[in-house]
Amino acid sequence: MINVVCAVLMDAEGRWLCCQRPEGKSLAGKWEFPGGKIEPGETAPEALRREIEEELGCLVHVQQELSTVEHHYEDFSIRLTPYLCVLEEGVPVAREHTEIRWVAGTHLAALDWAAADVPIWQEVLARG
Ligand SMILES: Nc1nc2c([nH]c(=O)n2[C@@H]2O[C@H](COP(=O)(O)OP(=O)(O)OP(=O)(O)O)[C@@H](O)[C@H]2O)c(=O)[nH]1
Repeated sequence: MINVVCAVLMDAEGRWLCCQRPEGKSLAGKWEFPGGKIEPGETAPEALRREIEEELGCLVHVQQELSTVEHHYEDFSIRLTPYLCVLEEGVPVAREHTEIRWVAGTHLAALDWAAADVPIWQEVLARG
């Protein structure tokens, strides 16, 4: 089981930041919330701030923890904890993803998501 954190980030127009995984990595082409694995010695919010800075070149303030998802893919299992975040400095740019996109809630279901992420955007929508 790997422990992964991801950021749920909203823009001023109420759209959500969605990121497409690059070729050559697991789940290539699938959409995810940005983030990554927690390294030894890091708290979850520390890991998330680091990952977002590395991947998107901006700083986020990590706010509220949402519901953790456990998902078993064919070749690995993941414990994925999402956090609502706000932008603190800079704007997100795709340093590691194929594409990043701000998506309205009504259009989230249309993306080809990594399976573990589906309950996350469903919770976000249910919160209103
Ligand atoms: N960052 C992130 N990873 C996710 C999400 N959903 C999901 O299944 N994952 C999986 O969780 C793992 C997170 O790894 P990562 O982002 O730190 O690392 P990576 O792609 O460099 O690693 P990899 O080489 O193992 O694919 C990946 O296997 C990824 O496919 C998500 O929303 N955000």
